[in-house]
Amino acid sequence: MTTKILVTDDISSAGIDVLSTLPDATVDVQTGLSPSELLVAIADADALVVRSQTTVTEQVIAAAKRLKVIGRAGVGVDNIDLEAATRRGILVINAPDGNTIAAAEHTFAMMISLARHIPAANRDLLAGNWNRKKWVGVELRGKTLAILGMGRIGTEVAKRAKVFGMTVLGYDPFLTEDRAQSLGVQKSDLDSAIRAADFITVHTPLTKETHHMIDAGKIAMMKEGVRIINCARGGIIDERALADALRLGKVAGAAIDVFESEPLALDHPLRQCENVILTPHLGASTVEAQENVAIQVAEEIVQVLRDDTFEHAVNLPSLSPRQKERLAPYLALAEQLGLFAAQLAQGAPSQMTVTYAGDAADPDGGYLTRTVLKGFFGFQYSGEVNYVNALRYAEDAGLRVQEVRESRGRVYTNEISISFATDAGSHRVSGTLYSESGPRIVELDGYPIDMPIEGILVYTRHEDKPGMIGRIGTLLGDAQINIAGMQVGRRETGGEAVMLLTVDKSVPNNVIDEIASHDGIRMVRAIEL
Ligand SMILES: NC(=O)c1ccc[n+]([C@@H]2O[C@H](COP(=O)([O-])OP(=O)(O)OC[C@H]3O[C@@H](n4cnc5c(N)ncnc54)[C@H](O)[C@@H]3O)[C@@H](O)[C@H]2O)c1
Ligand SMILES: O=C(O)CC[C@@H](O)C(=O)O
Repeated sequence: MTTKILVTDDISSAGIDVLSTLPDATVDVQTGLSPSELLVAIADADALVVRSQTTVTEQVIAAAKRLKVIGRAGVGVDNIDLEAATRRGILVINAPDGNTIAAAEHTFAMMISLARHIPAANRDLLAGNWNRKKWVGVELRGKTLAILGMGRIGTEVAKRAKVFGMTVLGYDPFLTEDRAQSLGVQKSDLDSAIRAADFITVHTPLTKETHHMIDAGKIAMMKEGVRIINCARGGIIDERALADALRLGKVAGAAIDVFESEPLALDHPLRQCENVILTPHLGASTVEAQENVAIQVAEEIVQVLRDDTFEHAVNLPSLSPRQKERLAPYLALAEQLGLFAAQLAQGAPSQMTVTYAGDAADPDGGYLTRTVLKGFFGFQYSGEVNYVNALRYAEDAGLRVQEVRESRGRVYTNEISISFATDAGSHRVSGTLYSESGPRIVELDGYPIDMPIEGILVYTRHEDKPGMIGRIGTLLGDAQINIAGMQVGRRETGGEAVMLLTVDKSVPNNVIDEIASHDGIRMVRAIEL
């Protein structure tokens, strides 16, 4: 089947060229779609590429029957229902740094334009006036700039402000003292920063915490005549409170590129204010930035559709190339153990502990645990569970998952163990990765075992007494099921023993029931990997 890549916003042709390199793919560019047209166009798309105009709602995601990836040619993904995409296992990727310089330069253009009344003076002159006295501005040198959000763009704004001779205060929970010092920025809390600033610029994402981070209360704390810039996201500043403060002169000027609702309504109060500069979400609108983000996102989409590695997933932990390389061999072990655990469970556990020991214990952003859960829930929901939505399946099932990392394995140089309890009992299954023979199961419910973790298995726990192994073998033989391998274990003579058999074909339920009803059998499971 041909792969369909749907592009619903204007992206640079350089990105379309990259998408077109994917064999057997059609690139379907349809911009300006109405919501109902989008629902039709998305139905058979494998990938969707958007900028900020297309709103990817839960409804759009539900209408997409084949969608694997949504690519955002830019940074902010607030026009995409991330939760709905994650639940459906749809990867969301962005292009986080392609437009950083464009947005930082736009912010600076806004700040200088505010300081020197450039748009207003321009309008006035074009209207036939020559008002040199009316448009006296202020210098940036010696002024204090508060930067709220010291990520990629905030940092670039800070560097430029330093060159202009400004004192820069940075507010960001993730800004370390060392990094602030190396940038020549004073690390500050929010209130101190906005109280001291002559200019305030916001560079955070829009989140529950940053929504109306600047509201009437915060504006009241600011200096008289402060100037405010927002080239990040509409909603970080309360637009109505800002418009009131502009009218009252508390805020001397505001330069706003992004709005709570875009396009900006004709009757929006900011349109009525004289001392504002408004641009229609142009922060990323440079030729260079649009080429960068389009190429970046297109390359990633091609990688995803080729099942190759990608870098900028928003709803998956990001791993360095070294981490990815190190992790790759453990993925099969983790997924097989998860699948094994699901068939061992027979009932829903409410708690699972996954222990990584020795070489398997390096930090991986939770990737291997997602893999375990992909195996665990994949047993029940087959093709629907992937790395993106595996945690959501656990949440929905009320399964609390805990990770434990131990520097040394108990026996092996690398070990992954899954422990859980259900109403039917507690279980623990451990595996290791041998460089020569791949993933193996090495412990089952506390008994040492050594078998490849693959194929069709029959697991029994039974009384350790003569004839048990023979009887189980006979029952399987009567059902024409050939035994290919066997491991047995026990702790003490006459106590409980375990047996793990590999068999050549699936064991029907009636045979399992027959084994289970046999005197001395405490538990039996058929496990297919
Ligand atoms: N106007 C445009 O066209 C345009 C272009 C590019 C980016 N953007 C927007 O600019 C913003 C910043 O982009 P970026 O690339 O610098 O992102 P980034 O992820 O590199 O930086 C965001 C920073 O905000 C900080 N932050 C998060 N919550 C915070 C809070 N409550 N208080 C203080 N700081 C907080 C984070 O720690 C991070 O350092 C985003 O909203 C992005 O969507 C707009
Ligand atoms: O697509 C655009 O031009 C806007 C991009 C910008 O808002 C972003 O978050 O990257």
